[in-house]
Amino acid sequence: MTILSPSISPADGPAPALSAPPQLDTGRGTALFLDFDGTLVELAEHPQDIVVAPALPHLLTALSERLDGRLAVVSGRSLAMLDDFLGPLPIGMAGSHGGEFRPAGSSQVQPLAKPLPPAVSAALSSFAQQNGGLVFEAKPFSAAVHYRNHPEIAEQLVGFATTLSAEHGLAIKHGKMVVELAMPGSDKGSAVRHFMERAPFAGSRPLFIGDDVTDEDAFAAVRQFDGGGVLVGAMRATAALWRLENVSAVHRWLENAA
Ligand SMILES: O=P(O)(O)OC[C@H]1O[C@H](O[C@H]2O[C@H](CO)[C@@H](O)[C@H](O)[C@H]2O)[C@H](O)[C@@H](O)[C@@H]1O
Repeated sequence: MTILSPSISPADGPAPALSAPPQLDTGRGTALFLDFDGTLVELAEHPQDIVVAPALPHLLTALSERLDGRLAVVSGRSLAMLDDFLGPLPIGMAGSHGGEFRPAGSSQVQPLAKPLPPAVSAALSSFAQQNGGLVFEAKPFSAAVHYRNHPEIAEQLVGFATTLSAEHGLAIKHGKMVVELAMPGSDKGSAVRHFMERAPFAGSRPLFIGDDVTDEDAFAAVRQFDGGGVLVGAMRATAALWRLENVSAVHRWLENAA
């Protein structure tokens, strides 16, 4: 498979419109990185309410085998949550926006970030409680407040989180109806690079499929390895080279390769 479309080179910048990626060639040194929410599963009102397609765990395992282990899920979720939803799969995973790393076949989670100061988590949690029951999500290396059930509080929440991040020198991540704080230095791009520096990923050409703005770090990272990103969803300014319309299209594309 030719990973980079002949008509688009990484130096060209974002394309005005993106076509679907070519079919995955599992036999020619390709690596595949997959975002979770909005890419492998449809978004839901509450983080716990997502529905994992029954065939998805087997599909990911089979594809990882076809790629000789060069497949990983790279998510903003904690690895514990991913394990709850997918089961303990024998595939590589990075969680908490690059804060946690686990190679395929290992049960040991390797931290790639420093933990958030407890005072920051506590402040976000109190803000969530005091503002109409926003959903607070604690993770090992970050903390998130979801405003999907109260979009009218978004501006206030962003202001609060921005002030906290400045006071503590933190990274702020804006996702889909969610604001997250983490220690600086790790993101989905650093997670991809961590995989790519190690067997069995080293030397391969990576694809990253994701829907969120936080996936842009990974789209940029895969370009450094002569690969490309696949944006899921509506067109926007992006470093991705290709686009798939929605979660169903991602599943069809993966199934064609398995
Ligand atoms: O990197 P991802 O795997 O895409 O994870 C990003 C965040 O996903 C989750 O929140 C998002 O999905 C929820 C369920 O559909 C939705 O309710 C929420 O509004 C979305 O922002 C997850 O809860 C976060 O921890 C992840 O960072």
